[in-house]
Amino acid sequence: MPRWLPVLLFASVMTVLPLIPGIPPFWIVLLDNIGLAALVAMGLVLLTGVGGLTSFGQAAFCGFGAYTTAYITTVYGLSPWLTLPASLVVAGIAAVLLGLMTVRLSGHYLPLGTIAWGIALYYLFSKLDFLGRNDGISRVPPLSIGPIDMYDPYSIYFVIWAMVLISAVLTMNLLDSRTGRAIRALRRGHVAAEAFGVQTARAKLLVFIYAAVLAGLSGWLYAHFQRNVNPTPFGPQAGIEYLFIAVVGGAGYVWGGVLGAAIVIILKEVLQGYLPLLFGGQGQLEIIVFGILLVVLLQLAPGGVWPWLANLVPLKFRRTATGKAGGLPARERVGSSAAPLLKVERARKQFGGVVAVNDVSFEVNAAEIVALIGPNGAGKSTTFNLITGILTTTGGRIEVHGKPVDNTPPQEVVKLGIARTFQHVKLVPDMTVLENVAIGAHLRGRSGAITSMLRFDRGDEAKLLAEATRQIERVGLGAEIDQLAGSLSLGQQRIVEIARALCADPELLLLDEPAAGLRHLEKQRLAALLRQLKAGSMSVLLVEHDMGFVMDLADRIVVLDFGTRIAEGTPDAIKTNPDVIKAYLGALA
Ligand SMILES: Nc1ncnc2c1ncn2[C@@H]1O[C@H](COP(=O)(O)OP(=O)(O)OP(=O)(O)O)[C@@H](O)[C@H]1O
Repeated sequence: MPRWLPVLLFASVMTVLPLIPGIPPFWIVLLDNIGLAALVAMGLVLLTGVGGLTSFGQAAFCGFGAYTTAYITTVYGLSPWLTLPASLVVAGIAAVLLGLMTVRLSGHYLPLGTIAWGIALYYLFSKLDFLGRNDGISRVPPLSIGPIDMYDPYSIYFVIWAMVLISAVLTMNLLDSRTGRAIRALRRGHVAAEAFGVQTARAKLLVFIYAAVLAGLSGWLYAHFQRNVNPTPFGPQAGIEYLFIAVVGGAGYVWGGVLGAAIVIILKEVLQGYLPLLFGGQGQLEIIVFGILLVVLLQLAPGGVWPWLANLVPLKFRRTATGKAGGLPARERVGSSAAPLLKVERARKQFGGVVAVNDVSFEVNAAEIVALIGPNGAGKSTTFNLITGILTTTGGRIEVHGKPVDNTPPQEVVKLGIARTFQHVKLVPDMTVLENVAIGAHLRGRSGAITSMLRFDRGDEAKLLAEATRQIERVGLGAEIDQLAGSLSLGQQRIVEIARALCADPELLLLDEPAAGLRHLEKQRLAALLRQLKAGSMSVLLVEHDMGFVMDLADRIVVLDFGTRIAEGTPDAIKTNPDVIKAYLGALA
């Protein structure tokens, strides 16, 4: 089934719905409110469900959108259509200012930060004289098209739902793109994404602004639907409710936002309508029952109702590669070819009193496989993290092609042709193998958010996916290309990481325990692949505990113990080195 068919079906249903003869006007009002909430929830899907940035403060951005249009249309008499960009820009600017302060926060501090500014803005709206303080701004003009003034809930219904549909399509397009993959990596795999050039701070700010602009759009519609604006609907309680809507619907799914809005708003209406009749209107019982029902719903469908429903439908819309697109341009080569490819010179890393890497020196030359071995805790992974910019050095120097890279951010190191895998696999489990691997080619694509939303990125995207497909087939995982990465065995996930690293078009591949979890035949295939890469003049720096694998493959071996280099040489020399036997090989025997 084509991807656009469900959208078309949904659009047709929503168009026909208000035209059904005898439909009560109250239902239309309800649908209008659902549409308005769905816009905010859709932003939260991107921000919280996909990007992992929990916000309780989205209602405040609705307030920016609503107050902007209410003020300009009532004071200056401008058409609401002219104030739409102003509402979106004001919400967007507010998001930039608040986002710069907030998205840097991590853990519990981020949601707490959003609650703090949610409350602060609510009080600001209610204290400003020019915004009418607690009374707000009334007599906001309705939207109009030609001679039609949209005073009634029927006419504005079409505008609200057209906006919901357009926003849903733009959001889905964004998620299904180079920028979308970067956003989707924020929640589960941002360390790896940064190692392939993704500017995660920028991606966080982008989703923050996007969610705020959608909330601003909802606020703009609200102002012309209700025709008066006051602080109450933009307070912290509304902010909590929007987050609730996204979670109930399925915070990781665009349509989850729409479904969540429908469930929560209809449930509230039904309970408010019927429970007082049952219990004589005492003690606001509907709020308590509403809370209990939602908790039960989340128990039944913890990931939200949308994915639960989607699982009942056998149709899947996973992204497959075309394989026909042209190749990506090769990565631009940097640095001098006279210097060694990698030179680690007295590199040092201390964690408090622990010297994890103790003045370690070694080199890796072009088309060479070097292994870094040593007992657990010897400092091998820390050395990888120093080379790739994930950790900063305490001392010493690291050069790539003669260019110093110590204390360079990972996004810059990968540009020099260094790509890596991780000891603890860092894939995004709910993305397919293809999508995960395509993150490796992030720097070789160009399309940004707007281009992707408007679907002008298809040429660029086809090339990225074709490259990812090529690398997946190269490592022998072609049959798994459309599987979710999290569903693969750990050994296969390690191989997916190698394909992702190859997508960066590296000169030096850093592999952290690539053979762990692989069966004998798979190890042989991996060794053959690494030899083939070497034949293609790629270099490999390898951390591995399987000594048979290392001794067969490596040209040179560097041995670390307690952070110190204790030996370096060919596999034959290392095998018989008494210090190495004492510190490591003897322990393995
Ligand atoms: N972030 C950190 N904070 C404090 N100590 C750390 C940190 N990372 C590593 N270490 C310590 O540094 C030392 C080297 O760790 P590292 O992970 O580099 O060893 P390794 O050789 O990769 O070990 P393994 O083979 O078990 O992965 C260990 O003593 C470890 O506990």
